[in-house]
Amino acid sequence: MSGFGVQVRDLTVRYGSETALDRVSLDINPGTITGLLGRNGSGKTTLLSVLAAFRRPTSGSVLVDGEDPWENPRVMAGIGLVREGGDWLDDRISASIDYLAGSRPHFDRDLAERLLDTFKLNPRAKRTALSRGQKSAMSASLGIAARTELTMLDEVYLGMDAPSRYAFYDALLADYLEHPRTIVLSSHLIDEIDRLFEDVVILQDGTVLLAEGADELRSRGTTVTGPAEKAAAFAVGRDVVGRQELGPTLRLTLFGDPRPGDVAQARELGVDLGPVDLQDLFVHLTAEPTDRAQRGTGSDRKSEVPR
Ligand SMILES: Nc1ncnc2c1ncn2[C@@H]1O[C@H](COP(=O)(O)OP(=O)(O)OP(=O)(O)O)[C@@H](O)[C@H]1O
Repeated sequence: MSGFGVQVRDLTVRYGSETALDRVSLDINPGTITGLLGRNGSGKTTLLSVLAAFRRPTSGSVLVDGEDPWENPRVMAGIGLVREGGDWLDDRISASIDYLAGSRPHFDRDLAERLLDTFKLNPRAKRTALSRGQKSAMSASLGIAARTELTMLDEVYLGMDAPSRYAFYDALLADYLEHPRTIVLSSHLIDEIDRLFEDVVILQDGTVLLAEGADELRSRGTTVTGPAEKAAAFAVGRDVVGRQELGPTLRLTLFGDPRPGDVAQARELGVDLGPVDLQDLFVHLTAEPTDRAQRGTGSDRKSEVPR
């Protein structure tokens, strides 16, 4: 099993007069973990719903493993979309396990039970009796154990506490490494899971703002850390998109390609250069001009003397 690839071409989805996706074209590489990012209402859930054949495009096309997924039993058996709360039966968890065992050829019942145990969930519990975080943990467990060739997890962690979320990320990564497949994770908590992303797609207002490798995206920025005035000196004339103070130490996130003399300048000033957080880049790239003005950062306000 290596995972389904996805080709989306000129995809438009309208809800009445509302255009949720506007001529979106992108590829999702088979056997990779893609982070699907975007602000509220940018079209993430709509895109995933079309890929999962829950919804038909208004126009344009979607191919999953080379075929239209709509009413396509072979392709649909290899697709799993888990949404917040899940679309599971309001019965015992074990009923959803039985359903997956019958509908998803690679479903691993032992793994499902082990993951449920990690989250202290009893398969005999009724889904309706679970808390919001427990419902999410159940969905995450079953979504991983289904081992679908295209596994899509749409903000599935919502309501889970931090230890549960980290247990979920670890379990997902461990199972992905053992059983490579195509995974799409839509998320707002980017700094928690960006280590998992190999590719990143950012949607904005129903269009593709960016689709590229996570490392390529990270290389579009730098962090500079050091004594406040030295870090500030390095940042003069650059696009400062994030700022953190730790006592006398200042860490600035800078957007823009590295410059030839950067390493020498950093050495001279006694500051450290490091990789950039995707979270900072995401916030910067998707910010409205008014957001930037409020934060006092970004390309609308090139840093002469960062605060
Ligand atoms: N059933 C619907 N009827 C009408 N408009 C809808 C419907 N579902 C989504 N929309 C609209 O389509 C756009 C995209 O919504 P979508 O849920 O795909 O975004 P999202 O990126 O998943 O958002 P969020 O991060 O808030 O979950 C939004 O403007 C939303 O208001």
